[in-house]
Amino acid sequence: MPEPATPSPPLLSARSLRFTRNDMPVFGPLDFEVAAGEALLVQGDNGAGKTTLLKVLAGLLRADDGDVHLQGRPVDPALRARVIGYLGHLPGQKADLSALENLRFLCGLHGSRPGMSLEGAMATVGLAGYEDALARQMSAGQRKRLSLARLWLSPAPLWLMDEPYANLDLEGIELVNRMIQAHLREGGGTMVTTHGAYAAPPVRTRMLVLERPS
Ligand SMILES: Nc1ncnc2c1ncn2[C@@H]1O[C@H](COP(=O)(O)OP(=O)(O)OP(=O)(O)O)[C@@H](O)[C@H]1O
Repeated sequence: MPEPATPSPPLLSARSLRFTRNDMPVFGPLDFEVAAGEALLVQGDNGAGKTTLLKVLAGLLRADDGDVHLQGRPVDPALRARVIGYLGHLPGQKADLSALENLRFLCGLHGSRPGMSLEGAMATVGLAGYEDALARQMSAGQRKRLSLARLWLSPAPLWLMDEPYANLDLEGIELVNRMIQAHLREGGGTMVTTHGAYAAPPVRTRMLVLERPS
């Protein structure tokens, strides 16, 4: 008889994850997983800790307690860099570089998906023609689209998306949803923070609701 297939581990699993700031609890302890092909919606009121949670997972802040595994292995910086693509609140672009130079710089640092061109990614996010625009001269929504182009180019399977819909027009919101759908179809996963004011991506979702500690 053939051996039953071993299920692959989730892209991310967190156990008893807790973060405090100045002895004040911000979130946790939290237990959650993100499987391939799945979106985890992180919901909560202003100040509930959504951004902080994504920063902890992206390695920008250190948790007080808990374990994080990526693809079944305990997280370390190299694994994190390979598995996680982070779309933060701030655009994370160099203001005096052009849109294309920013993409080239970031792909040089973090790598990119084979066979995908920077210009093609710009067109995908609706920025064709803005290749030479300086980041500081772009609108907030255009800079968000540039960050989305970077994520689209990333080879990382797990996208951490902090307020991906913020600053985007309706077409931009649909763009985010299409990107998430395509990413999940290819076996990726994502965590998406949202206040719930925007439409959730039309994909298989689970919810993680954060509440402000009392
Ligand atoms: N750099 C900081 N220094 C001190 N406190 C901070 C800092 N950043 C966030 N906080 C506090 O941590 C808590 C969680 O903030 P966080 O930004 O994670 O919330 P959020 O759920 O993402 O909120 P929002 O929906 O408003 O974006 C808040 O009480 C906030 O005031």
